[in-house]
Amino acid sequence: MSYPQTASLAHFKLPAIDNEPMYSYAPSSVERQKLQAAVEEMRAQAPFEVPVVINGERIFTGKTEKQVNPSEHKQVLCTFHQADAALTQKAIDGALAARDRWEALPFNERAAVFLKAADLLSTKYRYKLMAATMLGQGKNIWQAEIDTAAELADFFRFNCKYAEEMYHQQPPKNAPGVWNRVEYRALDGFVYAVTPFNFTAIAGNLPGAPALMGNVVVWKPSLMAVYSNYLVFQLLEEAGLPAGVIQFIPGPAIEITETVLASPDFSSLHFTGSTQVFRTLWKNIANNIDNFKSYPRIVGETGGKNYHMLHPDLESSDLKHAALQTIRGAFEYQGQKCSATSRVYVPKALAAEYKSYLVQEHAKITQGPVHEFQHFSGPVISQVSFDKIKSYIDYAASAEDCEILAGGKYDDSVGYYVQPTVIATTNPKTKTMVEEIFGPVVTVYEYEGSFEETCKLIGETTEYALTGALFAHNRENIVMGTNLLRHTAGNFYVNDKSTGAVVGQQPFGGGRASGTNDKAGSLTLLTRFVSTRSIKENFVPIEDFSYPSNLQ
Ligand SMILES: NC(=O)c1ccc[n+]([C@@H]2O[C@H](COP(=O)([O-])OP(=O)(O)OC[C@H]3O[C@@H](n4cnc5c(N)ncnc54)[C@H](O)[C@@H]3O)[C@@H](O)[C@H]2O)c1
Ligand SMILES: N[C@@H](CCC=O)C(=O)O
Repeated sequence: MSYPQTASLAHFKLPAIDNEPMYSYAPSSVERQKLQAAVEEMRAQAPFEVPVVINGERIFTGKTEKQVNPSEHKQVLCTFHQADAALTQKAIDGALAARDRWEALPFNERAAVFLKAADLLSTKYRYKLMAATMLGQGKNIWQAEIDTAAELADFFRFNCKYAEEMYHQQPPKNAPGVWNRVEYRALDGFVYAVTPFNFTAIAGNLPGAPALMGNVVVWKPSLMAVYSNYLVFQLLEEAGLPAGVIQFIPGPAIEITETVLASPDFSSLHFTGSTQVFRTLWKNIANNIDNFKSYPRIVGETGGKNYHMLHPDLESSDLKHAALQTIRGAFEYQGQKCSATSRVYVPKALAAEYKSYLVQEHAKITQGPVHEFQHFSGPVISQVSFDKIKSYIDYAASAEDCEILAGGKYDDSVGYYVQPTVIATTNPKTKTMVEEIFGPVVTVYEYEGSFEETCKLIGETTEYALTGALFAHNRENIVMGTNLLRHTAGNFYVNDKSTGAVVGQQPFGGGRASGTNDKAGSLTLLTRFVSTRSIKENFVPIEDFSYPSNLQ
């Protein structure tokens, strides 16, 4: 095998890494016009055809599925070809063949691919990728902007910064005549990235972060996000990612996963999705443990049942703020964020006022297809999702301990529309306070017990610990709540909503059933995709094998 030139004749400095600036898309702004053109063009040209891509080769298997536009489900956004077990094996073999050359490339060359990808994304691909995420995944403009333009570019750029920091971490001591080094090797095999539908950025980061660290990756995208994910793959190719480093294989999850886990070279799972699927994967990995060459790294970020906790010390203006943040936290992107606000704890004395703000603001929400830019709310992703969310609303409508305060309607005749819904309950452990719904439904519980008891209740109500927010006025109460709620959320907010973590600002992930908490967008995550080698070099020959302590 011939290797590329690998000399690195300087310690290169990365360009300054910053968050991608976000555009406003105000009416008549240039960016809004460009986005409108991209959306219209995409709607007119769909359906697109998406192949499997292995070693850079486009493979049209003929075994196809469709990704529809959830705003108007008769419209097919793309028809995609699916990989089977044989193609998955081909993808694994190809990735392993690409591995040595990719890992041997100096870090600055690997970083350059991702820095270029981020720049392509924020310029040439920005509106196309946003349009694909809007039409394929049902995001409105702002939700698409924070996801595909900002967060994905941030992941690519900040990963480079964190990797550079990691590479600088070297042993602090060298004995006389010795030089100690630590080398951050890629994992010994390939990484399997299994990605969710709801964030194009997460879909790009799950294969992207391990690849930056020198790994090769087999990427199985969500079948409900194939088109935007394929564009991400194409932009990585255009940025110079060598063929085979990331293999793009949409297809049946179980068949692909069985082939992956049968490979002795499987070295890591990088997963984001539901808790149930993650647990299944974990068990399957454990059951195959005797087959693997190394102990696979398992990294998974999963579900949430995220809360807003209101302290009794809140004043009227604080309550209005908390209600507005609840509307955003619960209903942005139709509640389809793992971090979505899904349960609220409000002291009884403040409940009437808080709920009146919620109902008043809820009445201003409009819902419609995402190509009509004015709507705050759009469709949920699929028929399965629609049916599941509907079943929770039906439950609340008939349960004695629940009352629907606002919303509660749904209609799947044109698109998968579920009205943002506010439920009030007298039972802190009613179904909608406990289970992840992953839709635009929030339940409000009026607490009569003390603040301390209710913080305890929050921790005992669900198996999740992803995000949570405390709304309180006085500093001492903020400190007390922060301490009492310590293990209830991996991302904790004070006087802010439970959603909207920004790469480089709030590394993201939760504990308990919500995941391994390796924190997407951080150095910690990158450490999971390297296997360090300690190197000790001795400069001074020895003259005797015995030690002074051996002398008589
Ligand atoms: N914690 C986080 O950072 C985070 C971020 C985004 C989404 N999520 C969670 O993801 C879920 C929503 O996303 P989703 O609907 O795409 O999740 P999902 O679990 O249904 O699917 C995620 C991925 O797993 C694949 N999959 C499904 N069944 C599988 C199986 N048996 N074996 C292997 N792969 C399988 C899917 O095809 C998809 O690619 C929610 O629970 C949400 O909370 C968590
Ligand atoms: N990181 C996102 C949520 C990702 C899950 O879907 C947030 O902080 O709102």
